[in-house]
Amino acid sequence: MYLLKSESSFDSAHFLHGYKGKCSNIHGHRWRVEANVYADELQEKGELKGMVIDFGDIKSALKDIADFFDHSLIYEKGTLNLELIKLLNNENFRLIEVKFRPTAENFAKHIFDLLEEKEFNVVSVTVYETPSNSATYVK
Ligand SMILES: Nc1nc2c(c(=O)[nH]1)N=C([C@H](O)[C@H](O)COP(=O)(O)OP(=O)(O)OP(=O)(O)O)CN2
Ligand SMILES: [Zn+2]
Repeated sequence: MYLLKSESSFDSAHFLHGYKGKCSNIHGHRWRVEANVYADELQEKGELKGMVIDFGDIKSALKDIADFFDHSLIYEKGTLNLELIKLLNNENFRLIEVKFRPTAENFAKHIFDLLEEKEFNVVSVTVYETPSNSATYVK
């Protein structure tokens, strides 16, 4: 089996609602995302001969995902006061509501699913919250 790895990163804020500790406060991370895609065989002809897929394709798909989250405040649905959301939106702050608690684990699964939707043969996605802490989702 062949594995390709591509990575991208984004800067955004989040908080963990219900967490007993400092992570319940709004704080930021440089989130680093690594995706692995696989193939049993390499492509045999044409422009992509000898490749799993073009690095450029996975790189640009991952960058689109990272750019979507970049410089935003990511919050779990139901954990921010609706009036506050309205006020922050009025100030043109970029808020992104997600249906999951924004942990590294859930981001890894979410990004895995997004890449699968785009028909990449994803084998795993790893999300680093800090240089030393990461979570990996493998199907
Ligand atoms: N299993 C998980 N545990 C934690 C997650 C997570 O996503 N998955 N997330 C957090 C917080 O978001 C927090 O920001 C993590 O920070 P921390 O562990 O404190 O890491 P730091 O490097 O910032 O720690 P310092 O002690 O400030 O250096 C918590 N747990
Ligand atoms: Zn955090």
